Amino acid sequence: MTDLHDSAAAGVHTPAAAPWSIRMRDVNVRYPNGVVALKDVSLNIEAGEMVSVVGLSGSGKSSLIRTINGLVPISSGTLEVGGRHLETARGRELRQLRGEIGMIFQGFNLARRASVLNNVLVGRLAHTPTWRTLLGLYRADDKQIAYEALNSVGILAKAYDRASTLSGGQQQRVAIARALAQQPKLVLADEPVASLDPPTAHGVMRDLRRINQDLGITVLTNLHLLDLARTYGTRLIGLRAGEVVYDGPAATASDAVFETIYGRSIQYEDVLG
Ligand SMILES: Nc1ncnc2c1ncn2[C@@H]1O[C@H](COP(=O)(O)OP(=O)(O)OP(=O)(O)O)[C@@H](O)[C@H]1O
Repeated sequence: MTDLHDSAAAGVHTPAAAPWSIRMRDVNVRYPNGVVALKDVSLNIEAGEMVSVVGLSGSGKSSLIRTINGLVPISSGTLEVGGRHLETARGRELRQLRGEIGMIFQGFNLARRASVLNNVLVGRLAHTPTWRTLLGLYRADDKQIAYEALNSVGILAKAYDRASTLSGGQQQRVAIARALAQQPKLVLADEPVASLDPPTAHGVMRDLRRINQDLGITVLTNLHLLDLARTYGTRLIGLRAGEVVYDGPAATASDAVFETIYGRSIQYEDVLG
């Protein structure tokens, strides 16, 4: 196999044709139990941005991500993702939309007993006819895309290993490869490094940054650690009790900005190091 790190023509290495923007206007999200997770959130995230969303536990970060991919309905306001209105999207339209959004979770969400390759091929499902999926017949092209995705995060050699035998950092890379195999227009990462040690966490964040910089894909990452948010985001959005309390450049956000977002002084555990 050729070195796909340098291959511009290969499937997952081709810049996203038209990365997606996100437009939220006065969005409120209220869960059935009455908890208001997002309050009057208005945000314009442009195609190709690398956004860190920061806030304490319970501030609404996961709700924001689950709202953007249509898992949580908005209670009021308007939400456009990739030009599609989510407040009216249903069924098939919603599934198609999710097929274009790569999701990365803290807990990796892999099929642990399946091979690494089969986990990555899941990223091709939205592009695969149902009958092929049911028969486990992936096209050669799909396999090629999966191999390329694994190569681009440096774990191609693990393709035939069972996912459960990999380290946490390697499993998160499998999840990133699965997202890449979708050839996504948008990647949403929910606390992707919260269960990883510091060097591994930086490695995974560098992979996400590369997806953004090399492929131009819009990336939105929920983080609770201020140094990661500053280092890897170009834009910082601070959430506190469901409200946007900061929206500006990440690199120059002062400690005072983070104290506003957290609603308290900075503590040891707010920094990965
Ligand atoms: N499915 C749900 N039903 C009811 N309330 C929910 C639900 N999911 C989240 N919440 C509540 O909504 C608020 C925001 O939670 P959310 O998980 O979005 O915050 P977060 O910043 O991602 O925190 P964490 O990192 O702890 O998940 C919290 O008060 C939480 O208890």
